[in-house]
Amino acid sequence: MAGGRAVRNAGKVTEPEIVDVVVVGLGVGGEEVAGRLAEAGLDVVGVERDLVGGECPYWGCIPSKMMIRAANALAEAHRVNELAGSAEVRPDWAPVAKRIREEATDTWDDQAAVDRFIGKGGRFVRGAGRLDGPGRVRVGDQVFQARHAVVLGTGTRPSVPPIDGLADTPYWTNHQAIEVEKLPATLLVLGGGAIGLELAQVFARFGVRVTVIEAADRVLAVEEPESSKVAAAALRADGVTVETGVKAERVSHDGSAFTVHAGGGSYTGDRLLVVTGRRAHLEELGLDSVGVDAKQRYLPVDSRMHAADGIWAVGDLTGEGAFTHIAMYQAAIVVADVLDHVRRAQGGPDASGTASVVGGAAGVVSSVGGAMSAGGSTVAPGSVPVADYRALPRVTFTDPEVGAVGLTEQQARDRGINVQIGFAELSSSTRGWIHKTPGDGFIKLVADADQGVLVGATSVGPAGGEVLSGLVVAVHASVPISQLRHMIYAYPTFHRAIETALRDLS
Ligand SMILES: Cc1cc2nc3c(=O)[nH]c(=O)nc-3n(C[C@H](O)[C@H](O)[C@H](O)COP(=O)(O)OP(=O)(O)OC[C@H]3O[C@@H](n4cnc5c(N)ncnc54)[C@H](O)[C@@H]3O)c2cc1C
Ligand SMILES: NC(=O)c1ccc[n+]([C@@H]2O[C@H](COP(=O)([O-])OP(=O)(O)OC[C@H]3O[C@@H](n4cnc5c(N)ncnc54)[C@H](O)[C@@H]3O)[C@@H](O)[C@H]2O)c1
Repeated sequence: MAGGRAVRNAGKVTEPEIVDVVVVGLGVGGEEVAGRLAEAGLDVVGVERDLVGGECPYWGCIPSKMMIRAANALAEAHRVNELAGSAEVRPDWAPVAKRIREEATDTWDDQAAVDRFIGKGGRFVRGAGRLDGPGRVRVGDQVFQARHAVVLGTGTRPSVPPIDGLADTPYWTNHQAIEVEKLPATLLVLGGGAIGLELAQVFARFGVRVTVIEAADRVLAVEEPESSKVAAAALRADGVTVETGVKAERVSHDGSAFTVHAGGGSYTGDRLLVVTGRRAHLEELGLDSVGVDAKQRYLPVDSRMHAADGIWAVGDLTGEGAFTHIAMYQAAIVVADVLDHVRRAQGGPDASGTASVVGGAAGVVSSVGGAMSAGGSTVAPGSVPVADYRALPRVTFTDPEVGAVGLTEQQARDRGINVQIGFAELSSSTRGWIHKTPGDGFIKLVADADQGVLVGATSVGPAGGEVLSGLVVAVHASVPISQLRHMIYAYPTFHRAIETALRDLS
């Protein structure tokens, strides 16, 4: 439907097209929001500059976890020699690259995702979207005026440090590292965070000589110091050189090799992977046109993901945690809140009202006795959730896995919490001993002694991310420690070490 106020651009007058919702950026968060709102019957335009699905399926979680699965298979096969006879293992990157190309990314083609969105009733526009005033989004020559909501889900891109010479070299980001078909003999990894450690271990297990150069005094610096120690030791056991507290001063490339100069010394490698964090690009989004400061690092949102009047944001862009599960969690809130907003605009009750009248002029949202149907989930009035990040889980999929939830010990102390710590080594648990755990796994609990609940926990081990789930429930639901102590923990599991750590709380 065409209509609305005409917009002048470079002398050309463009008639904006009126739609219900415009979603800019169809990564994990935006794709979910756009698809579910379209399924709910709204007239949704989804705008994506690159590939629908974003970083996670094409250059992030999924292909990197395929690499990790393959690398862990190699490591496990090597353990046959210690536990079960002998095995000769010959790593080959070809099946890994093929699987990523064919099974994960369809050779970096998003047609299936585009078709899926269109199949849900959405309208897809390829291009870079930019706000152009309240409710208005410009994509090239096209202008859309959103009747109800603009949702921004534009994610982050690699943050490349301003190191002398670096910008002039053909360094890799996660994109080239994920797309690699033929492994280099040597690799320098700048940044010992989640991406750096996961990929360093993978490549080392496939025979690449890897050096990780981390500026902070420990790798995985956002997690517990004990986690950093285990992760660094695990990588070293795989042959990775791990350098911490090293600040790169200059980078050069002589046509075949990279040299990173730091502190009077230097490191050389065939390739250089720069994974020093990621950054949102608010300056590209036209936020000034709606009165939002574009100079901020991330786009601040309230607990219902509102960024400004008529504008919601979702995912990495919000700075609440760069994880797919955060983007999905926030997407569910955005969907519920936008539908609530539409319901109110159509004269129905708001989320805090009673479910008596639903529907309205356009009748675009299907209603079921006062509830609105959105992509299989029903959003009843009174049920719009608000974001709660107290129990934010994260897992770094090194081997052993580093899982954590809530606050670290230091974060809890910084908040003035009366902290108690409980610790249990996995190797002294029955399962750890049986398993001959690679590296030292552990459980670390951070308790609020005054409240008698856990406010944080870390689970490191062969299944550290899976063991974490019980601890996430404990933090999320504030389960009293007295109750946690009187649960039954199956024998001999890895998670039984939680019981030992609970006994250790002091
Ligand atoms: C190597 C790697 C491994 C990871 N592993 C994990 C993991 O194991 N678990 C986990 O939870 N998370 C992981 N992550 C993080 C996860 O990928 C992100 O948190 C997630 O992709 C965020 O989703 P998003 O929708 O916010 O942003 P993105 O996925 O970044 O999507 C944003 C989209 O917006 C588009 N866009 C940007 N600007 C515009 C514009 N102006 N107009 C139109 N489109 C635009 C982009 O092209 C992109 O497609 C990993 C990330 C990396 C890099
Ligand atoms: N398993 C997962 O869930 C997973 C996996 C990968 C990525 N991610 C997400 O992606 C985000 C980005 O990952 P990342 O590894 O790029 O960032 P990160 O913030 O996790 O780690 C970046 C590291 O680079 C270091 N660094 C910064 N500048 C440096 C410099 N000049 N020289 C050397 N080191 C420097 C930092 O100290 C830090 O340790 C993560 O924070 C995480 O949210 C998640």
